[in-house]
Amino acid sequence: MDEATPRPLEKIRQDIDAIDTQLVSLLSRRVELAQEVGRVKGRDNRPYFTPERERQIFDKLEQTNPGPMRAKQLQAIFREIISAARAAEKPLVAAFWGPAGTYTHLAAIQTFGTSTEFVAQDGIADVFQAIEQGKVDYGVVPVENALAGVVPETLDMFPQTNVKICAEVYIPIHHHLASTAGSLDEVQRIYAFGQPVNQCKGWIRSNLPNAEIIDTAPTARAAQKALEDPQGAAICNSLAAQLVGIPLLVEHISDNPANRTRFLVLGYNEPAKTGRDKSSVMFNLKNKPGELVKALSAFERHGVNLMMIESRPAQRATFEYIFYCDCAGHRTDANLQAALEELRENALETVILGSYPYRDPLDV
Ligand SMILES: O=C(O)C(=O)C[C@]1(C(=O)O)C=C[C@@H](O)C=C1
Repeated sequence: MDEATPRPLEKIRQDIDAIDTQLVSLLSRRVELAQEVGRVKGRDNRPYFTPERERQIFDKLEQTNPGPMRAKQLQAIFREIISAARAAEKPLVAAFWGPAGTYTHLAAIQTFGTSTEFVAQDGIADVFQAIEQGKVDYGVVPVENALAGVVPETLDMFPQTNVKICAEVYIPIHHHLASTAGSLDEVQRIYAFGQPVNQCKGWIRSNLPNAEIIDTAPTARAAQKALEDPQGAAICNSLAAQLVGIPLLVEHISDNPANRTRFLVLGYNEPAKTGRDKSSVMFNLKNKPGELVKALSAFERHGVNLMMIESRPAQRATFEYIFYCDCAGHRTDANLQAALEELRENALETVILGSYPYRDPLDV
């Protein structure tokens, strides 16, 4: 068909209607099939959220997408289709570090889609406890920011609970200035807390050098404060602004627009190997010279790529440390198994926190 001479509107819309009818019947059939999968899972006591299968679906979509729809758009649609299918198998409940509108809330929606029941928790520790006490099926917590580094509250919870990691997700950190003020000249106060202020300090210095900064955490609460103050503004994300009902006065005020945060999805699943996986391990060592080098050389000897290593004080006030590392591969991979076996011989205690599908931090 000649692109310059489109058909009459009515005709095109008839075709769209026919496609929508087919889509609805195909989607219904897809949900029925998921329910059948759900019955198998219920019988065999297998998890309803299977990130390794979802990753396979998303990879296939990318390979078969003929366009003109963009990969991200197709992914967003399928995230919701899978979310609805999963909910039809078994309604799942996921906790996140709240209140509503935090970046962690965004990460939870990004992982589970909106056909999931989300419950906000006051703190990171509460998310771990809600899972351990069986109040929720999964939980989402931040673990590291590309600029600010690790979130110690999250790492410190692993030795205190038996909660495991079953997926990871990266969320771009896009800070906006939300305010009911008509212009920047009217803004006298900024409600925000340490990290967002730090990440926008260049912009604040150039645009609102005289504004008073009122420490308010988290960003969703800052948005609420700004709504109540006609001369106030908040640094927040678009979800918080939308939930609170405050307009964005200036969008994208972060000094580094590529900033992002990595979140962990916690639960008791043990996702199967996908071929592109990551594993998280926690260990502690004897307080003797060379122990850390010995421990880490196990990874090198078996060709396992170490992606992150972090130490945290063991919560005993004895200057002993717990090491956390992320490495490439799945716990069932032969080279990772060999490296972990060797690590176990050297370490006092070694705990695998989970193997889960690897996500490209730059692909958000
Ligand atoms: O294949 C499965 O394991 C399903 O439960 C089906 C399905 C889907 O809708 O495709 C739904 C939820 C899972 O997390 C993965 C996939």
